[in-house]
Amino acid sequence: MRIGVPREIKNNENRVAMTPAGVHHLVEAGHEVLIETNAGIGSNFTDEQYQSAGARIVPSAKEAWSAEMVMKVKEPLPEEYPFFHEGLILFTYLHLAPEPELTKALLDNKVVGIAYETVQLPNRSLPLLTPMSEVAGRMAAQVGGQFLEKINGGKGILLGGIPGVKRAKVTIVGGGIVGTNAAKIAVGLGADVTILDLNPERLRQLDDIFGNSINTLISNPFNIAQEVKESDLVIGAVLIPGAKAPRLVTEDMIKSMREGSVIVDVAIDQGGIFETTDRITTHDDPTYVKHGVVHYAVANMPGAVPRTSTIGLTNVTVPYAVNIANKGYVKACLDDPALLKGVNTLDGYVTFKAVAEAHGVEYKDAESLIKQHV
Ligand SMILES: NC(=O)C1=CN([C@@H]2O[C@H](COP(=O)(O)OP(=O)(O)OC[C@H]3O[C@@H](n4cnc5c(N)ncnc54)[C@H](O)[C@@H]3O)[C@@H](O)[C@H]2O)C=CC1
Ligand SMILES: CC(=O)C(=O)O
Repeated sequence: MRIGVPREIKNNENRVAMTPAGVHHLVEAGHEVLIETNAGIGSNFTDEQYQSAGARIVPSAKEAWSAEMVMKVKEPLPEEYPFFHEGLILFTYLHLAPEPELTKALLDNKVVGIAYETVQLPNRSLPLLTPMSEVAGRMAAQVGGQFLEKINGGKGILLGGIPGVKRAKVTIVGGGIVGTNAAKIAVGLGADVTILDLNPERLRQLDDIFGNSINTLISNPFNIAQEVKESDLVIGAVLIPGAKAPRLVTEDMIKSMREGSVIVDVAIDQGGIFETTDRITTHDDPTYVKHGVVHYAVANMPGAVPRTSTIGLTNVTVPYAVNIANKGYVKACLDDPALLKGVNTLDGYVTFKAVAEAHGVEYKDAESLIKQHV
């Protein structure tokens, strides 16, 4: 199979969908890899390194997109929609629930859209989301601390306090991968951390991991309102796979926070959990202030640490890509129920229920559709 890797074009997105090691793996398996020139530069991978690993460097995005399978990091931007064509296998983060135009473009062009974020193992874990959630969770505590600084618009407090001065109160809504990793860093920096989750079993696991260094609370509107009001930093880390994020923190709750408090809405890539994060921000201009509260809503947080993130991401995506390239997407998906769950669009239909519900369009079962291609 011919696999194309275009350069990422989102604001400050310096990750790339393939390392030279990934190219080597695919080429050894008998495939051809086209890398758009300079696609890896932001992650410190040069064209020469890709060439030595067996890739062909192509001068334009158009050529990289002409492949049978395109691997990317972020969801395509409107400038990339004209490259879509019937039967193209697009393997990337898609986050379709909050993206009606992208969904329509994929359906109109009958693209086989396989979303990293909905590939799901039988134990319900999300193997192609996990490493980026680890990065974003760790960053959430860091950037939260940074924007609490007065010079960055915050109330001017240090997460860990000092002897004789209170530490910051950090509330994390959602105790999955992002939430756990945010807690690791926030606890490490000395903050007073509370995690809310809907799942009592998850709260038990968090209690086992962190012991008395965090507080756990069951997530409901009453508890969220009480914690948010008292918090210096609130991190949004909820996910219902494939679906639009629930708006758990209302505008009134935000109004109850003290001036200069900070929210970091990591779940913004699925629409965000704060009623007041009504827009996605960028690494160039990452925050805005609403009701006196600093809002950070960057949808590609790992793009800021591209070397770590590119290697972490491709460690998990490349084995799936090799499988798709070796077997074709039909057999690869039918052989692997985890990969099948990644199929969000096929033959002009939405094949992921939560995405179809988000857009009010017809849902078709991916397995039945794929079997028609056998
Ligand atoms: N902005 C960015 O750059 C990035 C964003 N993300 C996003 O972060 C979000 C979280 O991802 P993960 O931690 O990997 O997901 P996860 O599935 O590991 O964790 C989500 C947690 O939310 C909990 N939850 C569900 N409903 C809840 C509710 N009503 N109240 C409280 N908790 C609830 C679940 O029980 C689960 O523990 C996702 O939207 C993901 O796409 C991930 C990486 C980068
Ligand atoms: C998960 C995601 O959207 C990201 O890593 O940018």
